[in-house]
Amino acid sequence: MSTLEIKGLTVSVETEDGPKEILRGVDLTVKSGETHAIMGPNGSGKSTLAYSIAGHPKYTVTGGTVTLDGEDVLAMSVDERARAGLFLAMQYPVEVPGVTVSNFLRTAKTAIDGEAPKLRTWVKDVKEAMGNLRMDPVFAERNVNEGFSGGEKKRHEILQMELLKPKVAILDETDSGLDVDALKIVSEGVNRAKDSSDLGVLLITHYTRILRYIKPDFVHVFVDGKVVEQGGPELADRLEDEGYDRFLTAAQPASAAPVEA
Ligand SMILES: Nc1ncnc2c1ncn2[C@@H]1O[C@H](COP(=O)(O)OP(=O)(O)OP(=O)(O)O)[C@@H](O)[C@H]1O
Repeated sequence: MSTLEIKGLTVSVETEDGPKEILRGVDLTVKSGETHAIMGPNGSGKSTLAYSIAGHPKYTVTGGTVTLDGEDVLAMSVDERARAGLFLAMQYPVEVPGVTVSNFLRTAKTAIDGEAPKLRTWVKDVKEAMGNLRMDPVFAERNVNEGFSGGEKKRHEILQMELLKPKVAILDETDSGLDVDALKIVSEGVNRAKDSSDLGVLLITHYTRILRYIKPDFVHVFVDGKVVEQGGPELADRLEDEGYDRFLTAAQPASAAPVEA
């Protein structure tokens, strides 16, 4: 049983005009086996939350705590966070020219487990995971994400997740850019990981369609750098119908109100 606990997290980024506060006190707890969906308008800070937990150097944590099973995540380096059991599927996966998928996966697995996986089982596991995600085996010998389509990149993120077996996975808009079939395949991958290893999932999305396949236990509305409302799956349907207007007017200071011409 694992618990990712975020308390009062505040984060800023350096801009030309000095530091800008993006996260304004995030409280969120994700336990093994739970799926938490985070939905919110563009620019509200959802990716900032994901990157801050993963340890991206662009973001400065100015307050609050993040712990995984009581261990201080913020004191860990990025690779220590991965070894501790955190995984981030990126919104925009990066290309790594010169490194094959096969090499990348085996190196990551070795770094995380502290020893190289047994070759025969590893080859079988990779083949099976790629088959489940309907990835052509030739992808294993291609360079990481180089020339991959948007949907292929997202499948590769889930392939990593299935093989590295994290405790908590943060999926940042993994559903964007997926066609209907790929959405189902990727969702099945997430559900397999949930069933086999009791994975905790933090799922950032703009669309309720993925939530038909990956059932959330909790839905959080994220506006202006913090969670402003939480509920069950019915909250996602309500957001789809009503949008974020009622949260935006409540969150914006009067000075930010649009000026009429
Ligand atoms: N270097 C920077 N300078 C100025 N603003 C920045 C910088 N980096 C990030 N931001 C701002 O931080 C805010 C939060 O961005 P973030 O990507 O976390 O939002 P998001 O909720 O994930 O958005 P989306 O749904 O569009 O993916 C945005 O308004 C963005 O412009």
